[in-house]
Amino acid sequence: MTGGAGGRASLPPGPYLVVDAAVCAAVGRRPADLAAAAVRSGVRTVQVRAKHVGVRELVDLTVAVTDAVRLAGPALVLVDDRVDVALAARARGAGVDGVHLGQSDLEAGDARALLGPGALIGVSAARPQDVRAVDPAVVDYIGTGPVRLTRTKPEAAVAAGFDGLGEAARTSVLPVVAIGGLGLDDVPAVRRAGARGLAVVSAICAAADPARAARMLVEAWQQQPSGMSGPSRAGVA
Ligand SMILES: Cc1ncc(COP(=O)(O)OP(=O)(O)O)c(N)n1
Ligand SMILES: Cc1nc(C(=O)O)sc1CCOP(=O)(O)O
Ligand SMILES: [Mg+2]
Repeated sequence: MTGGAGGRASLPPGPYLVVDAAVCAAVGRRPADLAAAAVRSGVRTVQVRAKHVGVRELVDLTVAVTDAVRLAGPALVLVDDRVDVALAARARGAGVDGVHLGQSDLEAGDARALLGPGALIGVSAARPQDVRAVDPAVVDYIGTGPVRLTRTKPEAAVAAGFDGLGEAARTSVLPVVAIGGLGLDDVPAVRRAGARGLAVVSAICAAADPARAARMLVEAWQQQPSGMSGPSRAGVA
């Protein structure tokens, strides 16, 4: 899935699944099955996140999720943190689309050089100075969180809230994805804040019925008009 300027991938609007290996394991689900179910329900971006596995296992997991997503429907697959894992999965034939980089991961420019011009690259930024520091010539979107404190990432200890999310969206010339403690009821506020996407782990991975949870998020997003005007709203569906 491409379509951004100059052949760059562009971030699909709407719900964004971060398929977290630890959360999936806790509820006895395979990340690849879960990702495929979410894509069949209309989710168009999937990120593979596994903080407590070795690099070889992470490559295997990334290949499995990517292959399952490719069969399920049109969606982008990103890897959390690891450009080397994205490249290794690609070398095995998996169509990994890009990476999501944290503030202490590889610099976005280096990731772009390694992954190429067509890759989708997201970076985490919540504070206005971090948002402004992101280079829009290199990066495709910003992930802002935690909007709420969340047990999925307890080390993220300062909540941005919806005010912080809105400020990030107004500051950024890039699309912003909201993350952290979010679920179905938050779709209106996330859209009002001007975000292009709503990223969730628990709301899909730990739901009683993940396919239904994903479908409800997608439908709620489509029913809700987007909010505000500002630099990052260009192209928001
Ligand atoms: C869409 C999205 N936004 C933010 C994050 C957080 O990424 P990072 O800062 O790398 O933290 P970890 O997820 O690695 O703990 C994300 N993963 N996705
Ligand atoms: C992976 C991640 N990053 C965050 C950030 O704030 O950067 S919060 C988070 C976890 C999101 O999980 P849940 O939807 O279960 O709250
Ligand atoms: Mg990360």
